[in-house]
Amino acid sequence: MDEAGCVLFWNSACAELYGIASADALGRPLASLLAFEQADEHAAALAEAWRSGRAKPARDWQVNTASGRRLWVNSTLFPVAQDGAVRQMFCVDADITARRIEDEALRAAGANFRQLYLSSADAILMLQGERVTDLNPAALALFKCPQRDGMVGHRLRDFSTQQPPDGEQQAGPPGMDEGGGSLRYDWRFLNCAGEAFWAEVLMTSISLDHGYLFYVVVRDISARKQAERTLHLAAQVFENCRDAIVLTDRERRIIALNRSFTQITGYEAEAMLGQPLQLRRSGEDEHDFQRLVWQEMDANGHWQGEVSARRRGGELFPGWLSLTAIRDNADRVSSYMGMLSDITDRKRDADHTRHLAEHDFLTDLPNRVLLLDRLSLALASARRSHTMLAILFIDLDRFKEVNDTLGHQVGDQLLKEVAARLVKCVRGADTVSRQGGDEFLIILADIGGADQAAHVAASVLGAIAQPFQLGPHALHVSGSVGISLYPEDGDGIEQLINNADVAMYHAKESGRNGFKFFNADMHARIAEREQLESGLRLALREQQFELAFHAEVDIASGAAVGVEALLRWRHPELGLLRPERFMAAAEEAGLMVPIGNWVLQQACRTARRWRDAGHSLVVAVNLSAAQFAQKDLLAVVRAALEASGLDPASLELELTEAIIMKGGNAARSTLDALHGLGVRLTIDDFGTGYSRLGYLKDYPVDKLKIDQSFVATLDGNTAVIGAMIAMARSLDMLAIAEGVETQEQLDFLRSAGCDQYQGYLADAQVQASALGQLLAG
Ligand SMILES: Nc1nc2c(ncn2[C@@H]2O[C@H](COP(=O)(O)OP(=O)(O)OP(=O)(O)O)[C@@H](O)[C@H]2O)c(=O)[nH]1
Repeated sequence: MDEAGCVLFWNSACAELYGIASADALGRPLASLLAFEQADEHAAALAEAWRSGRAKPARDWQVNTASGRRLWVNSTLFPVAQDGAVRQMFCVDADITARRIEDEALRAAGANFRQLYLSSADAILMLQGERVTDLNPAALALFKCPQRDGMVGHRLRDFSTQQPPDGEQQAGPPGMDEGGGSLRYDWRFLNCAGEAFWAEVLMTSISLDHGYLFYVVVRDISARKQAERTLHLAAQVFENCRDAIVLTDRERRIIALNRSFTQITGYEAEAMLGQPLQLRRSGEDEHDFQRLVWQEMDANGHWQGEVSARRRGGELFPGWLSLTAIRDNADRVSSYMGMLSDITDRKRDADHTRHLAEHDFLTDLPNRVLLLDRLSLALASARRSHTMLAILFIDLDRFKEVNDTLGHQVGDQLLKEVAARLVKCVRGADTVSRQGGDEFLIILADIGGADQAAHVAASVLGAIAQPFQLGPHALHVSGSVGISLYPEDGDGIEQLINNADVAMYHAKESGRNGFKFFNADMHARIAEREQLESGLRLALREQQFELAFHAEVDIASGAAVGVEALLRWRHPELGLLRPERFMAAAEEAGLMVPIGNWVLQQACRTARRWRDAGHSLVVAVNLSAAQFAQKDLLAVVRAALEASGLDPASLELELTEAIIMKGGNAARSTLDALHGLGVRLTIDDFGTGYSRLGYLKDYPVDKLKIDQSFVATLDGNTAVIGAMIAMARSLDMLAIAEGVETQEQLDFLRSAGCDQYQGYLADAQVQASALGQLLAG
């Protein structure tokens, strides 16, 4: 170019580069041929080269050619001087368009990659050697690292959870050699907050100009690991579960089973895979049962219940099956899971527990719980079929005495034997139960009539009356039975049982060893009895009792020698009551001892008062069985004597033979002790009891009181009375006859050698005397 910028020389390379022929270029200003993108700068560079005369270092220019091409050229300006002045400018241009485009592309790619790196959701770290040189925001977030410094310069192993016991860092996550391609592994890291997390690490080695760099992508896989662990656990549970587990496909064919399945049933997986799942329950049709189960499965996706499962040997066993439908992501049933537990033992235990709960431990008979259950069933059936049923309430008579005299164990043994006998008295459909104590209850289902119930009651009594041989003891026992009938005596369970109980009570009252049918009057009598009992308690508290005295007269002299104290109850509404009216109630209410003790004390006090008034009379007091059995009887008698100051010889205690016999061996020593006090002893009601005369002579008895029944029927009994008097004499005892009402009776007694008498005649005789007035109060 010349100084004006016009082209002086244009070689073929220029023609090719710019697409302008040499002829078109020569003589024309370069600026008119090529449009430089930075035209001013280019003009300035040219001007500078002219001015300085020094070559301009090469520089890239972007040029637009006349043909519309856009080129990058690397241009160097060489000023050519002549005679010290620059005459021409030599311009060498090299086409660098391709390289610049490549550079541009590379620059753009770099920027993109950086963008990718910064915004990646994956944590990316750059490592040089072992140390972190750079990391993206996702990595900072993943490692919960607030600042880059927290990680840059550190090693990945510094964030490993695996710490050896001595605190030294163990081999951390695997590293890799430079140029080693890539490496993938899972590792458990510890973030900067001290929390552990699972990550998948992808490490790639990148070769750079100045060395190697590791490009590490870290992805949080805690959720996946958790899922894997859950799966692993599920697999372990499946395999180690004690219950048999079976999986089926949608068509209910077995696709898997666990170890317990094999252990419980004996079937190996190979034999079962592909087999249809079969369900059965004992006592039910297999098809009906399966239909029922799968219907419920379809409706609820779940079924559980008892099934009967089969072992390989063919043995059936009770199992508890829990079936569950398993659904896929689309909520379609994909398979079924069945869990089966062997409940043989549990059922056996449950049966045993149930048996215990429903049976009496001693006799193994149904207890009240089971009885009520059976009775409600029997009643329902009787109502439906309009049939009768009977309830027999059985109570042993005086069972307490067996316990008291022979001990509880013999009592228990007796109850067992009675239970066994009762069972034999009834049909299989009937129920015999023990209610507790010595009470048994029998339900006679579907009886033809009351006579059938009476028949069973009689055979029950007959069975109980047979002697029991319990070890060395031969026992004679009786029972009392009350009967209630459905529908006559009630249509509810409680009512029928209560009425049978009431009837039994009346059987007891009527002398025991018998049976009674319930009737409505019985309730009234029971109510009266209950009233009597509470009245008696009140009578004791409010001193409504008093004594009546009956004279005992010496036959030879005609003189009153003593009196018998007899209890009376001045009832506020019913007037003066004799003991026959209320003694049974007193016995039932357990009031015999306090009432008897009151009589004793009162009699002693009265006798002492009479003695002070000049009448020395022996006062006779009746002792009840309950009093005689009291351990403190002696102390009570002594206290009564001391409190009243009565001479013991003025007190006579009357006991029946039965009371003495019942007292067993202890009776003898009690009598001796009483006798030792100086008190006189009389056998009351003589002739009516056991009359084990052989024993009588060994007892310290002073007097025999001949029962009034003999005197009342004197004609037929003269010989008996004579024998009794003779016996008394031979035993060195006095004889006294009671219930003497006529002179003939008295005359006979006198002729028979009887010592004393009492009764209407005796009372009449003393009535007029001073003593009579005293006795009348
Ligand atoms: N051996 C034994 N005795 C029991 C058992 N349960 C209760 N008893 C006793 O049985 C007796 C029941 O007596 P009751 O029925 O009230 O009276 P009883 O002596 O039979 O007289 P009555 O029924 O009036 O004829 C009580 O003494 C209880 O202590 C038991 O399991 N074994």
